[in-house]
Amino acid sequence: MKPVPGAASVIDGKAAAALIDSHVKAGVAQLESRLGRAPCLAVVLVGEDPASQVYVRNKVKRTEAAGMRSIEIRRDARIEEAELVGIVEALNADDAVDGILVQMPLPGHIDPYRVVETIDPDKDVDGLTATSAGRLVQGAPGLRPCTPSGCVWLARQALGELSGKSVVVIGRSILVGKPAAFLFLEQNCTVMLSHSRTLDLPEHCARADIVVAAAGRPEMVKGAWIKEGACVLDVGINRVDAPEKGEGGTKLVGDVAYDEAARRAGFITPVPGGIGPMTIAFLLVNTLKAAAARAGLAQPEAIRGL
Ligand SMILES: NC(=O)C1=CN([C@@H]2O[C@H](COP(=O)(O)OP(=O)(O)OC[C@H]3O[C@@H](n4cnc5c(N)ncnc54)[C@H](OP(=O)(O)O)[C@@H]3O)[C@@H](O)[C@H]2O)C=CC1
Ligand SMILES: Nc1nc(=O)c2c([nH]1)NC[C@@H]1CN(c3ccc(C(=O)N[C@@H](CCC(=O)O)C(=O)O)cc3)C=[N+]21
Repeated sequence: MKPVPGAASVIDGKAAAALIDSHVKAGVAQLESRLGRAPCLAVVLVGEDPASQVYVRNKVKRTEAAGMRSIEIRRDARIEEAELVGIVEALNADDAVDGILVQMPLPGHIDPYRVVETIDPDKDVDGLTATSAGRLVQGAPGLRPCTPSGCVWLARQALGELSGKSVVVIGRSILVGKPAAFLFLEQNCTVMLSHSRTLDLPEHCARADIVVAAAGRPEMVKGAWIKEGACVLDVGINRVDAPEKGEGGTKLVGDVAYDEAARRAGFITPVPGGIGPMTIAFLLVNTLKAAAARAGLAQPEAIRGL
């Protein structure tokens, strides 16, 4: 059974992502002749995590549909750190590669910082390197992390001008929570960045115009925490048991108890079909931006403002 939303408008992340994909496709067409080749995204996937496989498959499909080249490098989870670093170095050195994404998490024996810091910041379409993070904090131009970019974009669609809005971000990871806080700050929001040691999270949420849930805890954010009319952005992707789907059945849920929250929120993103598709859309945007910047060309008209 589909969740039944109450008062909230359900934000259609899939439709928003399709619109952005179409801008990217137009931008690729504008750039390609001057570039002399298609922009290219390389994805490195280590191990067999099933959720990662789905994500990588979707990425490859949409990269190609936008007219870009996609390189997919898969390695066994037992790969040594030095070999993985070598793969990233080879992608750095390949002038025809514009974007490099190393899928997280990496197996425990590999230091993710060492691998990420190997990525050429000009090709860092995930915005994960210290250079990209530093540029974000300084407000300098650079590649911004995709998932938080998707959050800001959908919040602007829902609420319009964000200046002065109060935002609670739940989770402080380098990939999602921290950059989300800085991107909303850049929109002149007042931001509270919370984490597992935060006290009184429900009270903080109750004052928030925007809640970004990125804790990786299934249905942790309860409906009663949400201020009437707030915009709830659910980043969480959690696969949980669904006995109603029969023996061994599973389903995806977010970090928000959707049905409850939808009764109080003004706007809410579903899982799936919310933030997830937007992450890939901004990955394509970043790849196109990186391709133009690396070639010393202006950003294609079609993606200005994205
Ligand atoms: N939709 C999308 O495109 C994407 C979805 N995801 C999903 O988003 C979720 C978060 O991902 P990611 O940021 O990588 O996760 P991490 O596991 O790296 O970080 C989780 C963060 O949540 C905090 N946290 C954990 N439990 C609580 C709690 N009870 N109350 C408050 N904060 C808590 C942790 O706090 P502390 O630091 O104190 O440990 C940590 O900062 C996952 O479900 C992931 O699958 C991730 C990336 C993209
Ligand atoms: N370096 C790195 N960068 C990332 O951005 C990154 C990562 N590592 N590791 C894993 C997480 C997770 N993530 C998702 C992105 C899109 C969907 C997505 O498209 N979800 C769809 C489909 C979900 C489904 O049906 O399986 C949806 O929510 O509708 C999901 C998850 C990016 N991550």
